[in-house]
Amino acid sequence: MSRRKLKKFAQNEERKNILEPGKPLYQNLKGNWNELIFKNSNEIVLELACGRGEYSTGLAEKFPDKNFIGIDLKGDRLWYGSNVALEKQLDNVAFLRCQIQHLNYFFEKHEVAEIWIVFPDPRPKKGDAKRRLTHPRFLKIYHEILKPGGWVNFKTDNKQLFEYSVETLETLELTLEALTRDLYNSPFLEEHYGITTRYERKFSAQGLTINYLKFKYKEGFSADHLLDKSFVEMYSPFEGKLSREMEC
Ligand SMILES: C[S@@+](CC[C@H](N)C(=O)[O-])C[C@H]1O[C@@H](n2cnc3c(N)ncnc32)[C@H](O)[C@@H]1O
Repeated sequence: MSRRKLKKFAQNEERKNILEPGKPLYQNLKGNWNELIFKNSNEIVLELACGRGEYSTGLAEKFPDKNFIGIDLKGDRLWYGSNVALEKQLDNVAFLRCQIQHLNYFFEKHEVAEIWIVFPDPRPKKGDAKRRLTHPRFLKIYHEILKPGGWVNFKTDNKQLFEYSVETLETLELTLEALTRDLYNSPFLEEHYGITTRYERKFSAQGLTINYLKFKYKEGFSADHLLDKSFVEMYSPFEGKLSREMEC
C-alpha cells in the first residue's frame, strides 16, 4: 500500500466525521445517528457509493437543517469528503465506511429520509447483476431503512445500467419520476444544485450524457419476495473478516 494511502488511513482514524471498523461508535450506530453523531433530530439523507462524497458535502452546505451520510467501502476516497466537511465546518455530514449490502446493520427501519445513488459501478457482467445497486435485493434494503414516501435518486452515465434499472423499477411497479437520459438538457438539472462528482466529470468529458431518475415505493409495497439470504455475506460486518475490497 502506498505511503500516501497509509497517511490518509491514519488521519481517518483520528477523524470524528468518519465512522469505520475499529472505532467505538461503529457498532452502535443503528437507530442512533441523530443522538450519537449529529446531536439533533433532523432528517438523514444517504449518498451511496459516494467516493469523495461530493453530494454529501454539496447538499449539506445547501441544507444545513438536514444530515448527510456518505457511504463507501474505500477509506482513501472518504478521506477527501471528510476533508471538505472539516474545511467548511459542516457538522451535518458524516462518512460511513461499509458495504452497502450491510446497510441494515447501520440503519434502523425508517431511519432514513432520502437516498442518492451516484455513479455506482455498472457491473455489466450478467453474473454480477446482483451487485448492481438497483438490483431487487438492494431495493429491499432501501425499502426497509427508508421512511414511507422517501425518494431514491439515481444518477449514472452507464446506459446499460440505467435501462436495467428502469426495467427493474417498472417491473416492481415503483413510482418513477424525473426520468431523463440527458440530465444536462432537462428541467431536472436544478435538482442537483450544480453538484457534479469526480466520475461524472470524467464521463462527461468523454461526451457521455448523464441519466437520472428518482423513485419511491408505493404505499403497501411489500419487499418480502425480494429476499435472498445468499446475497448478504453471512458474517457480521463488525466481527467477521473484511472483504479484500474493503481492506485496500
Ligand atoms: C464509480 S465509483 C463512483 C464514486 C462517486 N460516486 C463519483 O461519482 O465520483 C463507485 C464507488 O462505489 C464504491 N462501491 C462499490 N461497491 C460498493 C459496495 N458494495 N459498498 C460500498 N461501496 C461500494 C467504490 O468504492 C467506489 O468509490
